[in-house]
Amino acid sequence: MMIKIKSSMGLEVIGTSDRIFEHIDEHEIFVGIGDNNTRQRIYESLETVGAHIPVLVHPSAVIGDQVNIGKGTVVMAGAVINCCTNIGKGCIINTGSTIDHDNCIEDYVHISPGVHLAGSVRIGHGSWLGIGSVVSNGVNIAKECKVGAGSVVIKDIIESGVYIGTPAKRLR
Ligand SMILES: CC(=O)SCCNC(=O)CCNC(=O)[C@H](O)C(C)(C)COP(=O)(O)OP(=O)(O)OC[C@H]1O[C@@H](n2cnc3c(N)ncnc32)[C@H](O)[C@@H]1OP(=O)(O)O
Repeated sequence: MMIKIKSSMGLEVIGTSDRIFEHIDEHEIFVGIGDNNTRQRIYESLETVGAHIPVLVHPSAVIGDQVNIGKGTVVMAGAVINCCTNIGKGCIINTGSTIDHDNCIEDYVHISPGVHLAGSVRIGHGSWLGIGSVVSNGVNIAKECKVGAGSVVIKDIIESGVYIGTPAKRLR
């Protein structure tokens, strides 16, 4: 049985996601889905039909000079992004994370709460950094990686996979 939700957090629910395309001329549309692959799939279908996709930045986030942020990316409360960093589209920069200078965060990455990235870090397309993980300066992480909660990455990760621990090692 399908339960019809009429409102959420004080906002009227106007339909399900499969009816989203009916609304692209009336509203900006933001994809608030945590799973990187699902977020990418829906984002791309919206992009194809010319939907207006905003960037969302919480007022308490601190964004430095010469920072570029792609459409469909959300920067949550207390996040700090330092100068000369590029962030792709459809990313989640989650609560209280810090991304230092000259980083390159590719599309559809999720930086979980409390992650710290040092200077000149590169995070590949679709990767997910678990809560409280740390990446040392100058380190590159390949596309579609998962880095476990609390892990510390001190060397480049060149193959997609799941990495855990301090220092981070490949789980699978
Ligand atoms: C607002 C939000 O909620 S944002 C989302 C925040 N959530 C997160 O950050 C979660 C991050 N996810 C993790 O850390 C997960 O444990 C993953 C993705 C790394 C691995 O998950 P799974 O594949 O399900 O691994 P699983 O739980 O089976 O563990 C496999 C082994 O790795 C170990 N392990 C798993 N995660 C970690 C970790 N973060 N650090 C150290 N060891 C770990 C387990 O203890 C287990 O070891 P064992 O075989 O010796 O018992």
